[in-house]
Amino acid sequence: MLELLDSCDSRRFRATKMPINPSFDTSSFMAVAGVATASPSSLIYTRPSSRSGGRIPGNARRTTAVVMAAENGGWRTMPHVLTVAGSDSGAGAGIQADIKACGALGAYCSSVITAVTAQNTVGVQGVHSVPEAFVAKQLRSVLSDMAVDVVKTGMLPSVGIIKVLCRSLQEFPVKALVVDPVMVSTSGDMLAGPSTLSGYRDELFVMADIVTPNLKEASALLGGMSLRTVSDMCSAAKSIHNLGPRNVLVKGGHLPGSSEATDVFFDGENYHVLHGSRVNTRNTHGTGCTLASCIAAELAKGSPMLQAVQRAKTFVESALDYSKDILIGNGPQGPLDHLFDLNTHAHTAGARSFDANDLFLYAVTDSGMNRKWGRCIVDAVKASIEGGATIVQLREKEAVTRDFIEAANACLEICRSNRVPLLINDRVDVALACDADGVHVGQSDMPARVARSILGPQKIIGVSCKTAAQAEQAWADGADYIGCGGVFPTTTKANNLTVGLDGLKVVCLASKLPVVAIGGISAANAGSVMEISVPRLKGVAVVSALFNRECIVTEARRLKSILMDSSSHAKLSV
Ligand SMILES: Nc1ncnc2c1ncn2[C@@H]1O[C@H](COP(=O)(O)OP(=O)(O)O)[C@@H](O)[C@H]1O
Ligand SMILES: Cc1ncc(COP(=O)(O)O)c(N)n1
Ligand SMILES: [Mg+2]
Repeated sequence: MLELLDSCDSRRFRATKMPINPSFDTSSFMAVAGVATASPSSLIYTRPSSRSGGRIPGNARRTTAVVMAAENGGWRTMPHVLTVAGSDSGAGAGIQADIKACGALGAYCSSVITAVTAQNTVGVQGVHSVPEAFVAKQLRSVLSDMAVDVVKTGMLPSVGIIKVLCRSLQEFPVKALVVDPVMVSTSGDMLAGPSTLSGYRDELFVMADIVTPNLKEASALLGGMSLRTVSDMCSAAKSIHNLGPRNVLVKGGHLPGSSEATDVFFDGENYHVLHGSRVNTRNTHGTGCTLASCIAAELAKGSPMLQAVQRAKTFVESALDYSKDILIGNGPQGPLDHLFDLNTHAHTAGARSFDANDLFLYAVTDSGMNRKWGRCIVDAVKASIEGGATIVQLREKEAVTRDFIEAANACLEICRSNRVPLLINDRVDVALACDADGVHVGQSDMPARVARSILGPQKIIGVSCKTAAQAEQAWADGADYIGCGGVFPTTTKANNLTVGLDGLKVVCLASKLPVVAIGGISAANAGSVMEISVPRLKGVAVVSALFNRECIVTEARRLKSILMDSSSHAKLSV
């Protein structure tokens, strides 16, 4: 018999007596022990072979793998969270949220499913519990094979399933247990029967390192106690702590009349009131699951409890902020994008990322105007950037392909060194040839969907739109922004229907993409455009007002200062 000390500092789990498995030899084991000294977590998870039901136990396979690793120069282990929770078909909460949240924080997440819910942004349409015996089977599959650091629980629909979990945790101890006592969905639908209250109170809480009820759950656990203030939350945290968990976090996402998102953390001695900014969004479905999973991931990575909670809270706030205007589903409660960081990086991994604020002063070149003033395109672009243009589009309707590519290459050099994106009008082939930052296409050019498939996810694609339907199509096609106009009559584009400020407003309100206004815009009317003050409108695109003037730098500066004045005025008056 070899006695291996559990490194989990727990009141429940002590030493694990481990009879050496006769199916592999002692020398292998000693090799493992050598490796395990360098990586203590390998020791914790070694389990008695007598519980493997005569089959090759997972630990033997893992051990063999570790031996091989030792020979090959070492394997990398990953912090591992096992979530024991329900599936949310809409993927905003439940198992799906847990896996995404852990992944976002760099932890591996295995999953034991306790129930399947039919759920969307409107509410929960149905719940189908997984039979207890099958929950037990899933738990055994994962825990007997994998080195799980932390178990996190979500929806446990029945007291029977709670008991099954308790038994598994006694058989397969882990470093920490995070219990999110999910009872009601944010939409108000029941996710667990009332009998689970006793299961939590009498069985699971004593095993928990942290319990994370929201206000309704804390109240239900305490027999209906009313929770309306931070001081009520502190009392509730203390009462729940008396039920046995080592730490309690009472979440205040639903605190009435609060302009903050305040949670209360209690470790049995001290209260920590965790203040957070409340993000104004409908996309709060799954915040509780996400928070608990992030706590679990941080614990698995080795953070102390309070730090894990604080990091988790920061993650939820950032995810909410990033996801605040995402539109998924038609119901009142949308999901958040857990992978916001990944998505941001995926975007920035290429030539450049699209920032909607770049649309602020959008310069569109015109070869005719440059000829008239005796300027080459490179000098014109240079001057527009010097004056403050935030994005440049080369619109060379007459240029032959070779000259266009040559000009684009030269302009790209200037744009790159000034960190101003350069787009090519119409010509996806030219954009590809010079690796420009993207293209702008009209309604009769290559469809944005096709341009996207050719250019890939990292290039910027803009589409000219006059109607809400065209804006919707541009979004569906994967465009990054739309250009809406002609706002005013213009001579730059023949037969161009004028939509006016009213038409612009309609399109902006309907558009899911940022909008730049275009058509007849100059220093005289740019202010009136920005002052329509709709959130999607990010700037104005100008041609003649810059390039059909004697001094491009002066005109760009003038326009920029008008835009800044009018957009700050518009913001103040919203
Ligand atoms: N609108 C919001 N802005 C910022 N944080 C929020 C918001 N809503 C909830 N939170 C935070 O998300 C976490 C989950 O809280 P809560 O919504 O109360 O739980 P649940 O999702 O279980 O009902 C908490 O840390 C809470 O403070
Ligand atoms: C399957 C499942 N599990 C949990 C929740 C709670 O979600 P929230 O994180 O909003 O409390 C949910 N709505 N569905
Ligand atoms: Mg919850």
